[in-house]
Amino acid sequence: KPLLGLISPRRIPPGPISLPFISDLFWVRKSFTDLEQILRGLHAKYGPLVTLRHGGSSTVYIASHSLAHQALVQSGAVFSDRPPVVGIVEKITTANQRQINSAFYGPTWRFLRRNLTAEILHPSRVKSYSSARRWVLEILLDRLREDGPIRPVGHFQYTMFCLLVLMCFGDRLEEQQIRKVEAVQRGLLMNIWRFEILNFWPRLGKLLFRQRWEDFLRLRSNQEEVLIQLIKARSESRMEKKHAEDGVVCYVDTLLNLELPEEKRKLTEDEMVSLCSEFLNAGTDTTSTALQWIMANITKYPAIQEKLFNEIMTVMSPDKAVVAEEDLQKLPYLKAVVLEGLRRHPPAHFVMMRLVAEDTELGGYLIPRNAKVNFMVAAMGWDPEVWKDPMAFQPDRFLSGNNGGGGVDGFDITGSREIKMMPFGVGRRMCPGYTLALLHLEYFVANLVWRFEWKPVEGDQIDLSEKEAFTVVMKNPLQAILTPRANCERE
Ligand code: HEM
Repeated sequence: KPLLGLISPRRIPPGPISLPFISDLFWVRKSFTDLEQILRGLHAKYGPLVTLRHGGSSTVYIASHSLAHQALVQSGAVFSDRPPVVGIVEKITTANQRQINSAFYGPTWRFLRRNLTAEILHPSRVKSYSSARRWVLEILLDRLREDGPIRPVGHFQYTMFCLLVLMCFGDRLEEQQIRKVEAVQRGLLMNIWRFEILNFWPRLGKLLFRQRWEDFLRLRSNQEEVLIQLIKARSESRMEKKHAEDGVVCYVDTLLNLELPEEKRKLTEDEMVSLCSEFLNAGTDTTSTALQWIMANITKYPAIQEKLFNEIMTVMSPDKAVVAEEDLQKLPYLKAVVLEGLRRHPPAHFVMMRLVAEDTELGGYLIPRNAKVNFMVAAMGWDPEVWKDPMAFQPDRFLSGNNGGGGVDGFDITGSREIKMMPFGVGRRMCPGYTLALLHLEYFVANLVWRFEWKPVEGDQIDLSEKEAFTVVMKNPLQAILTPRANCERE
């Protein structure tokens, strides 16, 4: 807290000189990858806190683990708000930012987040989706049974999507219906960069880029049409009590029950579309991206694959065709492989923008009220001060406690004691889906290695370069030869 303005810092974190409008123009055509590279240079020059103007406003970027802990954990309430959204994001999140990720830090955010965590992500509810996971695993294994080189990423995306659609809408939809939902979701997601310009100067952008604004409105209206149909179908089947047949509560069921406490009203269809869309996007692309990175490393490094396979063998018996969820607890090396994948290749290289609630001190600087703040997620996982040989893929670092990992069971991915890496963010706005994501990754990686031997296509070194899409993906998607394992021949 500032003390009579005498000992409180007056200086905001340093950064390059920037001029409104001119600097904004410079950033219009720059991607997050460019931003990350520029920030790397700025942090080397100015230290762990850097102020940079882009996207029409200034943001403080934090690269230090201990300052991130100080901000997100020790001063959690001050660093948990989100900035107001404009342009297309405003339309996507509906009036008053009614998505969990963009909601202002306050009662509505708390209420919506609690609904998700208590109703859908609670361990007992997650367990109730285990037959759904088994079902999509079979779909995935089926699709991977192909001769010759295979590019698995599309299959990863599709199966992860099926799983989230099921958790969202309940019924096992036909492939055609799932494809329809996937098309409207991806239509928006894949064009998000094209529409980004509409967020820079929302009013001017609508006039100057009229066609893009219209394209955006068309995609959003397609999305509403498809998702509202599914929400209505679920609502009607609830009334007829048809859903009791499968006995599984889905996200839409919980949304239909909700009543916003402050406004004392039910959610509108529009708001439900936004929340369902958030649920599908948040859980699909992030997880399938991480899965692809992990499988790429497993394919590239046969010794890691063999060690993992041998570990899985210890929990398998002749009567088991797949690695069961209960067995995942007994596989520390599997956990280490997944954690190493998230450290080395976090799907998100930044967290979602935070807004500071009051003037505060951090690292000797003033972070003023309403300043935007973000954190260098990837850089923290690659910091040689914390991780030995950080660019190498070495799952053992999580087992031995050497190389920065600290032991797989004791490793605290929530960062509440200490931050070493933060692929899911940290603090009050940390990803609420992190345990579900870890379960999905462990389950699919274990079964993919148990059922197939993964080998690179001859002459292919497996390129681990990155490219920015909705998440940070493989620039050259993984291609591999999959040979069914002899242990699975009875199938
Ligand atoms: C590997 C998979 C995943 C990764 C890497 C990931 C990463 C992240 C990150 C970095 C954030 C921002 C946190 C912050 O601002 O500090 C976030 C937020 C969020 N994630 Fe995830 N996520 C994953 C999976 C999931 C899943 C499976 C769900 C739900 C089904 C989910 C739902 C959300 C939601 C609702 C938020 C917004 C939280 C809030 O603002 O309160 N995520 N995630």
